[in-house]
Amino acid sequence: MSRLYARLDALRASTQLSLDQVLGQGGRGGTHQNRSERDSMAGMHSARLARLWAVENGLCFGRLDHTDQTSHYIGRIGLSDDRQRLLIDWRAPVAQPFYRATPASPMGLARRRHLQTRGRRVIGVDDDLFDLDGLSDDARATLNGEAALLASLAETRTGRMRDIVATIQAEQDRIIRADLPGVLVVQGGPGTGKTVVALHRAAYLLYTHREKLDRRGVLILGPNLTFLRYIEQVLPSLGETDVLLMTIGEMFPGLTATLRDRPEVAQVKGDARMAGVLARAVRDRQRVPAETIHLDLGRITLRLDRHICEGARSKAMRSGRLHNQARAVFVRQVLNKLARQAAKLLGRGVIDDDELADLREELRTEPAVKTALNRLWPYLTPHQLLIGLFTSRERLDYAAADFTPDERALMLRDSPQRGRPWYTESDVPLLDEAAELLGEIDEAVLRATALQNEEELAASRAAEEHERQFELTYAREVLQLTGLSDIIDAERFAERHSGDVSHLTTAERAATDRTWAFGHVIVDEAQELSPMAWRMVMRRCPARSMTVVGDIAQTGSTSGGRSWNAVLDPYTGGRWREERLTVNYRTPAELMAVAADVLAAVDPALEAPASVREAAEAPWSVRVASLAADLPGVVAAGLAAGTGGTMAVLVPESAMAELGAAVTAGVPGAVAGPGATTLEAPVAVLTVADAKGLEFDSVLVAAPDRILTESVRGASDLYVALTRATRTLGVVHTGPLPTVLARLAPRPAAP
Ligand SMILES: Nc1ncnc2c1ncn2[C@@H]1O[C@H](COP(=O)(O)OP(=O)(O)OP(=O)(O)O)[C@@H](O)[C@H]1O
Repeated sequence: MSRLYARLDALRASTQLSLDQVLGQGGRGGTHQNRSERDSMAGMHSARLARLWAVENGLCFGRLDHTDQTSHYIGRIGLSDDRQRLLIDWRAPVAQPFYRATPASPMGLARRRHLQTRGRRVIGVDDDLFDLDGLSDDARATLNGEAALLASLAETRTGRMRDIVATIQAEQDRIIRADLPGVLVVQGGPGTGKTVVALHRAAYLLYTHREKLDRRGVLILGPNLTFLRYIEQVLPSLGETDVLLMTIGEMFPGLTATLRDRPEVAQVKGDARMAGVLARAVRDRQRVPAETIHLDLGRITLRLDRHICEGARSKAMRSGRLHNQARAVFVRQVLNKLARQAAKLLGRGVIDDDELADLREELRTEPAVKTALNRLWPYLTPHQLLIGLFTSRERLDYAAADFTPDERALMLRDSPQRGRPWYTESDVPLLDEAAELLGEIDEAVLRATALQNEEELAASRAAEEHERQFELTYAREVLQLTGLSDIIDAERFAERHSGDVSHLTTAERAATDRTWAFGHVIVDEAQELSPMAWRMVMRRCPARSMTVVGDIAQTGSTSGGRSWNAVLDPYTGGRWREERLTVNYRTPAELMAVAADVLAAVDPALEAPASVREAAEAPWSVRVASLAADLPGVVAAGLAAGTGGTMAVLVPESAMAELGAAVTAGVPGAVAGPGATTLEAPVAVLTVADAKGLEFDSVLVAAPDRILTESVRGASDLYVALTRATRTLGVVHTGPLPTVLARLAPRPAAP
């Protein structure tokens, strides 16, 4: 161990030296190209340094002793010195037996050793011996590194997901190391490690296909910002920092939509038919006037009639260009007709092409002509199209004629108000779709025509700020690593480099580019995505190299998937493969038995995953007179009885405000709703939707009857709620306990 850490220290020192040297040249100016090269060298060295620091804990966690007497140490990164390989990266093919070897198929191993470390010291070893004959069947079936695994699972949760690099199980390893191309679905019940496996797969793919993925990047989509915070430390702890983590609400650059529509509204907006609605909404803005428009130009008056507009419109539509580009065709056609009319009225008779062009350009700048053209075929941004559609009953009636009047009414909204967020998460795929239909508008046109409305200005300001933050973070990191932060101020350092994107990482560039095509996309909680969201995600991954992670039984969103076939076939022609995870590493067996009864109510054909652990305390229920009055007491008692760690109180959406307020008022340190402190708080009150993908040591589920009946996917929601706990589960109810929870015992009396 000491040899490995000595090598790590030496590498850190030499990388630091290289970085210092590069930055030492910083003050001497040089050409733009020199600066750019320097920046990218500095970026490379600092990324490497960050990677070397990230692996300090658990640098080496295993050893493989082969039957041919050779040995390999397995760790977070590969290390070698002049003479030999000291440590094998866990992702290298040589490391594979560490995760896959079984007594039945030892893969050339005599022994696999799991090392438990604290700091730089080994504090325990756990061996799997493979060269013993006559092992019992039970022993053959044991989990890989059982002691190490169970020790890791029993640890108190910190509110942040940790990597599992030392205890990856064989069924998980197969998924992590699956080939890059194609769409791989990872289906598995709660707690089977889908998320953590997907993150390790990202690290593995970056290691194995570094060149390709460094260029195109890897995108990981998660269900909400709290979830992203929950998982954000896993990849850096595996030495990978250049991966983009996002929610659907962030996928349109410049916007972070966190508002959530009511389920029935989200369902309508997520419906695949919305693609047709937006296409019609665009066509609706390509107008033919009902009556002739008279253009008063002073000396003459021109007639812009239906006939001229129809001709110009069909030519523009036939051009095959998108709306904003086809506008040029429409405008030219109309101006040609008007120019000929003008020539006639001015008594110029037949005119040649040059004269026609001159007249056209003159007319183009006439205010009356400009106004008419803008009414008939306006430049449109995605924001304008969507706001224009959702705030107008007439436009909705036309564009969404396929929807029922009730469905259209669900989409109708008030105009945006200054300073108030307007967009919801389900608007983001619609904005993206609109952008695809409209095409870009020239920057110069945008500025000249002052097209941007309030919303858009706010959006572009946000995009600029986003970019500035990247610059600042980068600058701060570099300055901190080099110890130069006292000398150069991060703001100035960032300013010097702004405008030059060569030093930005792939993930940073991809984040601000709506049309970026990723090398690989991982979608977590994929069952929640609506058909419109899938369209957007698929556009970001034309190569269809994807890992789709989820559990159909946990679908809470009414527009979410009911089967992977229905979700993926339209984009893959049925060519996707599925891997299943079957072991639950989170929820103890007694808790899972309760959840399994609820799963049977979702669909009797579904099978709950098998748990690897047992609970110290049986799950219980308690009936109270009033949730608002009594829940804080139950929470406080749970905290007093517990052994630390994290606790969540999961409540129905409709009771969130009331119960959140009650618990935060009655329990010190409690927080309500998703926010920056959710993961660190000793108690968090959350809706089931906000707890998706998260886990806590203790969970209290309040008002299960309301969770069940509040949504058409109520049983799935209750199933999710019951499977969030790693240790204890309590259910607090006022009316009779729902029959699906009959297995719960009454809460034991306090000692
Ligand atoms: N091989 C392993 N070694 C140690 N811990 C593991 C292993 N596999 C999974 N875990 C742990 O089990 C817990 C559940 O994992 P994860 O959140 O990835 O499950 P999931 O399938 O995404 O669950 P859900 O569908 O409920 O969100 C996590 O704490 C994870 O670290």
